[in-house]
Amino acid sequence: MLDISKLGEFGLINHLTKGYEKKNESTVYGVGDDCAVMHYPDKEVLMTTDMLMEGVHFDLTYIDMVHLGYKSAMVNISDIFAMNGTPRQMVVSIALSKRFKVEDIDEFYKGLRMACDKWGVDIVGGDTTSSLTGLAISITCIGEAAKEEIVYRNGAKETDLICVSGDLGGAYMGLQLLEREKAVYYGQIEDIRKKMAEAKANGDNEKLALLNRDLENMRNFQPDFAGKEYLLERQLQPEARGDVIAQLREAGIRPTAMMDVSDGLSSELMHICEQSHCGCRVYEKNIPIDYQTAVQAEEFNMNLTTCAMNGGEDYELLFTVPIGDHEKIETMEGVRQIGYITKENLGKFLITRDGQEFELKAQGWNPLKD
Ligand SMILES: Nc1ncnc2c1ncn2[C@@H]1O[C@H](COP(=O)(O)OP(=O)(O)O)[C@@H](O)[C@H]1O
Ligand SMILES: Cc1ncc(C[n+]2csc(CCOP(=O)(O)OP(=O)(O)O)c2C)c(N)n1
Ligand SMILES: [Mg+2]
Repeated sequence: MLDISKLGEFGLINHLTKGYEKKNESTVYGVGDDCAVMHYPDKEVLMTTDMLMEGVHFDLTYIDMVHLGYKSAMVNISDIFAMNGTPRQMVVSIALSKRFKVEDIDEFYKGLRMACDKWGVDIVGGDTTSSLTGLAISITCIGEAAKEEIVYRNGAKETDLICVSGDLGGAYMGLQLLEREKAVYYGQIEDIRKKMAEAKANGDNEKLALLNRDLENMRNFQPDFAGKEYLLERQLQPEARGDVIAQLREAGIRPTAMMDVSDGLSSELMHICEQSHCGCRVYEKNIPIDYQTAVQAEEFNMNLTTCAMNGGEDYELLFTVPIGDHEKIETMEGVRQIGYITKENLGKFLITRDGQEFELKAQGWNPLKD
């Protein structure tokens, strides 16, 4: 394992970026000067940025560096698609604590590159520095769209249909599952340590040796994820839905409002309604949920609809279309109509399977909450 201090800042940057070939014409100049240079002669430029902090957004006990790189890039690329744009460039800033080795950052870049290659994005710069605590990541993604193509959150109109791609709640269930296995792992270690303290106090060296071996064996701890692969994939390897954007374009559908689902459907619906000055009615029975998500919610004794409405990190697209597009949407695979837009004074409601109406609340994930 190679110490980062051996390479130094510029050595590391060079190591990570050498031999890079750009993919986009709009990338004029990438890594190596005071600024990257981009050229967009006749398009609007889209820009989005997100930070990911160790312990707040990710936990390195259950996400590896390749997946972390992939996910960090995908969640930014997702924001460009959410404007109906095409992602083109990315700047990547990282603050590293001492425990990271060059190989760790290589893995992170491997994941980053996989995500960028998938959607034709050039990494054109960034910043590399040290951190006294955990790993901090900040990514900015730049994209383009023709002025008339851009879809904002504020364009939804009364009678528009509300649509969502893929399925919801899976990433959240994946996170619950990872958290549970982490708790099981640390619970077992705690248990062995307690017994070791007892054996020590009793001078029972034979038992102490056996317990020491148990502790060693914990390195081979195998979490129980059989049959739950989809949930882990949703949490650890989210995909930006550029395929849905392409499908909509092909079908000649231009959404009136759109955003991606990062904090949870409920919270995102409220953003669209508030910014569009309208209300909505969303039907519980129409919310797309995968089988594994349903099974896991049952196992954890959690309300399935709550998980789907407030779970977050689905990175699916939530959008509204004119009611005239109903039939076109119906033939689109992987897109569901979940409700419709109403007048603002009618409020924002979820209608349950048994016909009860609940006012929507944004109780999704909030990093600033205690
Ligand atoms: N510190 C900040 N300074 C200025 N604008 C910010 C800041 N943080 C967030 N924003 C802006 O607030 C809006 C909402 O942010 P956010 O909820 O993070 O969006 P998203 O879910 O797409 O990442 C965005 O336009 C974002 O650029
Ligand atoms: C250790 C850990 N804690 C919490 C989460 C859950 N989580 C991380 S990011 C996120 C949603 C989006 O994060 P935010 O910072 O709000 O991004 P933005 O809305 O700005 O895109 C959620 C639900 C997680 N995946 N891992
Ligand atoms: Mg953000």
